[in-house]
Amino acid sequence: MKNGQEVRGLEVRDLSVRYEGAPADDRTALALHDVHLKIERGEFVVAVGASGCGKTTLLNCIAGFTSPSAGSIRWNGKAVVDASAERGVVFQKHALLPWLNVIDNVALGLRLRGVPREERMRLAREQLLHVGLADRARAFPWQLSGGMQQRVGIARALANNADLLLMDEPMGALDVFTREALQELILRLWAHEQRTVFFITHDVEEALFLASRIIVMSPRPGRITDSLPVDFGRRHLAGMPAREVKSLPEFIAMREHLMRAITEASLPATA
Ligand SMILES: Nc1ncnc2c1ncn2[C@@H]1O[C@H](COP(=O)(O)OP(=O)(O)OP(=O)(O)O)[C@@H](O)[C@H]1O
Repeated sequence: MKNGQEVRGLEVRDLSVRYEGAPADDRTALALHDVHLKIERGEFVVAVGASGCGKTTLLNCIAGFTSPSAGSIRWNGKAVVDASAERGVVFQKHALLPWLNVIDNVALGLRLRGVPREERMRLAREQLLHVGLADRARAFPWQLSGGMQQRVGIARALANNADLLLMDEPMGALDVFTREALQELILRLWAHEQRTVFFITHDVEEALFLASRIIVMSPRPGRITDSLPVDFGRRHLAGMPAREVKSLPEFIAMREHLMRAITEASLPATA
């Protein structure tokens, strides 16, 4: 509580990360340097930037997997010190347990938290329905396509009641058609479930389609160089077909602007 009011959302302050072995006197060796980021509840923030600019490091700090060298992270006013079910991670590769069937994978976090079987099965079934996999509840991960496996990973984070979904290139390994279908699903889930999302992608079009705000990051040292509100996803949610949204002149202009911003931000500084 701050001034009697609950602080909602994510607050990253003065965050720096220097990995072990990086020279202590070299600012450019910082994976993250002085990063400030506020994410209001209900935002869909997408991070883009050249390889090595610290996107995954930032996500891992928010997840509680990596300890910062300096600075602080708070979720709903509470300091982030380790991993927690309220900040659910969806990995690039689904990370499902191969010996558990789909519904048991979705319910795993609930089981670990001691939720009774009937209740966890109910919650897991509800989320499988949301991701369109209710009829595959008894299948094993190896019997599913890559896109279905990713949907199980998303259902698992949702079933865990993660308020904040952290997604590190969750569609990176999928073909373009599966990817586009999953983008639409993620947008609908975000709108329906009213969760907060921090999402990493290398695909600028994907960022523009999904985000309510895009942050651009740049390397050496890793930092945030730009923050742009966008609303293309909302237009899709309001009924415009995805391909039509992605063909809008302002979408294309924004895509080119972002491509340039990322390229410029990743160029080595000249003396
Ligand atoms: N465990 C680690 N130990 C040492 N250095 C690391 C470690 N993890 C990342 N780094 C370094 O930190 C910097 C940021 O890496 P990070 O993976 O966060 O970037 P990224 O933007 O996610 O990259 P990519 O887009 O290629 O996934 C890079 O210079 C990387 O080499």
